[in-house]
Amino acid sequence: MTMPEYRLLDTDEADAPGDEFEEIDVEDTEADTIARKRDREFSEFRKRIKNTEQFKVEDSVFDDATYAALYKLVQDDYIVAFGGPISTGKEANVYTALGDEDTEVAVKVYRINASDFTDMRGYLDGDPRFRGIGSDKKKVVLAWVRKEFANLKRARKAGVLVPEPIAVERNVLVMEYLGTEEGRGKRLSEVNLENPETAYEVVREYMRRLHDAGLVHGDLSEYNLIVHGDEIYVIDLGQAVTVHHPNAEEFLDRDCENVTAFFGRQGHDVTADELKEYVLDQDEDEDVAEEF
Ligand SMILES: Nc1ncnc2c1ncn2[C@@H]1O[C@H](COP(=O)(O)OP(=O)(O)OP(=O)(O)O)[C@@H](O)[C@H]1O
Repeated sequence: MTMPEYRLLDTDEADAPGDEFEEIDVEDTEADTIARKRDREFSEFRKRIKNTEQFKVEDSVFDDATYAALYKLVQDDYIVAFGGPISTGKEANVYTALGDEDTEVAVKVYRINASDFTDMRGYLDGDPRFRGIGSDKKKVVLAWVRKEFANLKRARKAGVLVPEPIAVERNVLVMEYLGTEEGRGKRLSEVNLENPETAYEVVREYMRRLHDAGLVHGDLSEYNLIVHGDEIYVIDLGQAVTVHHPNAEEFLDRDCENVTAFFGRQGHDVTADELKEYVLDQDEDEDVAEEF
């Protein structure tokens, strides 16, 4: 596969880093109320969706409140029809769906029960947006989903290409689909990079912009970088923490290690220290090529 031109977004709207993150409401959502009411219409929806091929397999892991969240998203026209699964992971499954105005969307459904709760807590503790969240497992997972939504918004605003967040309902996140009718966009690990130097410049600039906007991805690697159209996109921002998080530097170091190790294997030798220096240097001119 040839690597086409990469383009970076403008950073005009980028916010200064700081503590000014919006408080995220993690109280019960309308979907929980719907789950409790369980009216006839909802029962029919649940029966219908449970019988579709792609959800049959999920029968044991999707709880009623998840069906209620999906139902709410359908009612609100964020989802018009469900497609197939793109990925079935330990903590979440990602599906394609038809969204409003016939656009394809990606629907990420987190599992409340299977999620690695202890791991999630480590990322939420120390994040000013989640002060006082407590230790209720359901609340932690719901906060995680809202965090991913908020992080996607913040990253976009900072000029980092990420899937556009469209809606969040309980443990379900709807976002822009990266891919074509032929399938999901490929991960960097799956493509044959013709020009790793330029791809690296884009990724390091994304890391710097994220950091300038007060975020560290925390799980950045060739598996969470997706080629879509002519661009590279960053995904999976659920675990991204603010720069004030006590482990932010450790996460940044790990991201730098992963990214440089990958590009090293592509024949572009760069060190994690160089990358970190670039990410943290806010005064340096943005010398990344806008087009290449
Ligand atoms: N918006 C999207 N458009 C297209 N594909 C997507 C999108 N979001 C996720 N994917 C696909 O689904 C996979 C899993 O997504 P993601 O990494 O967000 O979930 P995860 O549960 O954290 O996965 P993992 O446990 O593998 O890290 C991605 O590797 C990617 O291939």
